Amino acid sequence: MLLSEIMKGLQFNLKNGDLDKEIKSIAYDSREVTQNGVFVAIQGFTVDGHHFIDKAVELGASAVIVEKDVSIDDSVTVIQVNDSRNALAHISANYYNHPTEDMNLIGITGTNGKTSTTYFIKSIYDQAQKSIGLIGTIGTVMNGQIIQNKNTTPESLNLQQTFERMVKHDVQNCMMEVSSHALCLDRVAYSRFNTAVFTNLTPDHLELHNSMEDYFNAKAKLFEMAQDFNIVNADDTYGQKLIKRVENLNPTLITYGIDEKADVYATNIEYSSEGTEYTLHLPNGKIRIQVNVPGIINVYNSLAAAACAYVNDFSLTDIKRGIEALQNIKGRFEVIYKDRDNKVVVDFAHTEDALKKALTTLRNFTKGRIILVFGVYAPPGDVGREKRHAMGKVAAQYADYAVVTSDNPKDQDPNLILEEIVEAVEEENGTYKMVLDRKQAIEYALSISGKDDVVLLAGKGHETSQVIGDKEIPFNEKEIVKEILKEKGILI
Ligand SMILES: CC(=O)N[C@H]1[C@@H](OP(=O)(O)OP(=O)(O)OC[C@H]2O[C@@H](n3ccc(=O)[nH]c3=O)[C@H](O)[C@@H]2O)O[C@H](CO)[C@@H](O)[C@@H]1O[C@H](C)C(=O)N[C@@H](C)C(=O)N[C@H](CCC(=O)O)C(=O)O
Ligand SMILES: Nc1ncnc2c1ncn2[C@@H]1O[C@H](COP(=O)(O)OP(=O)(O)OP(=O)(O)O)[C@@H](O)[C@H]1O
Ligand SMILES: N[C@H](CCC[C@H](N)C(=O)O)C(=O)O
Ligand SMILES: [Mg+2]
Repeated sequence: MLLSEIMKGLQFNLKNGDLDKEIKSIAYDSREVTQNGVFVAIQGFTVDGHHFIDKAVELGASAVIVEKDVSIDDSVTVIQVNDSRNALAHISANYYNHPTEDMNLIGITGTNGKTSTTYFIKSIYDQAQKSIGLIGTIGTVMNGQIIQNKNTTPESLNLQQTFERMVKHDVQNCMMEVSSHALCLDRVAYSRFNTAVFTNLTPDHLELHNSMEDYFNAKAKLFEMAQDFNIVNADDTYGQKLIKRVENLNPTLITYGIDEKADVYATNIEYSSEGTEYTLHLPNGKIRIQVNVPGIINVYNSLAAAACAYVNDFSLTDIKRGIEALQNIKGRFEVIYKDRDNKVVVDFAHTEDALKKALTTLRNFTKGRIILVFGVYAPPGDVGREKRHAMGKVAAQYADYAVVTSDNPKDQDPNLILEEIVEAVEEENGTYKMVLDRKQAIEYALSISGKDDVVLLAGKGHETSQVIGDKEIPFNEKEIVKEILKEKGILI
């Protein structure tokens, strides 16, 4: 595509060269530049992309998009913009011919429940034999194939490329998780959403957002982007704020909930360890349904999915069939071992609210003790400390015993993380043991688990590696539990 076409609609300052050249690729990472490509230099959180312009030119970049003044070879076109991340999203949408205009795009945001809800929606589409692509934490799923993503919401360039592939493969519907990072960093800019869904908002990512208010404003952006429907959880405090903000916008507002008045709601809820039965009410009727993943949180997730399916013209019976067909969600309340007396559950709870919800859900179905194995990744400083304290407190209050260990310590001091969690566990008089190594922590938890106890491994869910420092080490909790139980002679 001609550089002039790629730049169409974007405000810029041409600093050097011209736009009359054929461009073969776009890259925001100098290491991925190819011959006759455009390199977009981004000032990141860690390094400044402008430092890699020479490298990009060496690899064949014939144009660069920058925010700062740079001096390079005269043959390279230099385009200056105000915001490189926004420019990247803009030119990516142009380069891939605005694929979201040719599809039905559903975006879901909120602190917890995004991945779970997308799997309910996917199941409804699958059962009705309608194609749907999915982009989120577990990966991108299209035509039965799954590809892992670095982020829950990929960078704009990768995202637009994925949308284009979906359109080419006749996948007309796409359901994606939209993180607050994505909304702040313009990963979804220039994507056209038909429907936006809001799950809930509780403290998380406050290292990026200065306050809950900022965090809320970031999430709310999605609801100003959607064209047709805004679907909001009416039982959530921030959901109520969102309702007030969007009720007079053009898209139709559909609310869901259990306690507050809502368009889509549940009554006569009956919980069991295997799942939940409830009567689903939609504006056009009601039906009794069974949800096979436990807890009130999955009543909410399935209600969000039902509301979404309703606005996309699915019938009550199609919605029921889809929700009931979903047997489990990878790494979300996944029972990875069970015998008459014992259970080991893996769950992706990695925020204060999710951990509380996971523990209270299990409590209802546990005769014995809940032994929790968990850690926390949180950034340095006060924000991180607060998250570690909050999760430590929840562990002490809602579990019977906590084995405090590492999640993905990443660039943080793993010992300090544990110490800060334990400060809070002690303040709440919780019983605990610190075991730095997560495999040993799991071994310990299994060794103390007795009749009727449940061991909950929280935080890593579907993940298959652990990030310690700059090393990514294979770490599959399902396999590790199997290995330990085999060594103990419990499994053969
Ligand atoms: C904090 C954050 O969001 N970071 C994202 C950001 O990275 P960054 O700004 O640190 O990038 P950087 O390393 O400073 O590099 C700056 C620029 O120089 C380029 N570069 C770098 C090195 C080089 O040799 N050459 C080069 O050109 C980089 O490609 C980049 O364009 O831009 C990168 C490229 O898009 C992202 O992959 C990266 O996500 C990192 C991996 C991350 O951990 N993000 C998390 C916090 C995140 O986004 N999470 C949300 C989920 C939240 C939730 O679900 O609750 C998500 O959507 O995944
Ligand atoms: N509706 C909900 N409300 C509160 N907690 C939930 C809800 N649904 C799931 N959870 C808890 O949060 C954890 C993460 O769920 P899920 O992966 O669906 O959320 P997510 O929003 O996609 O998270 P992430 O931000 O990491 O992508 C679950 O393992 C469960 O413990
Ligand atoms: N999407 C989440 C993943 C966290 C997973 C947890 N295991 C951790 O490393 O903290 C996030 O970016 O916050
Ligand atoms: Mg997710």
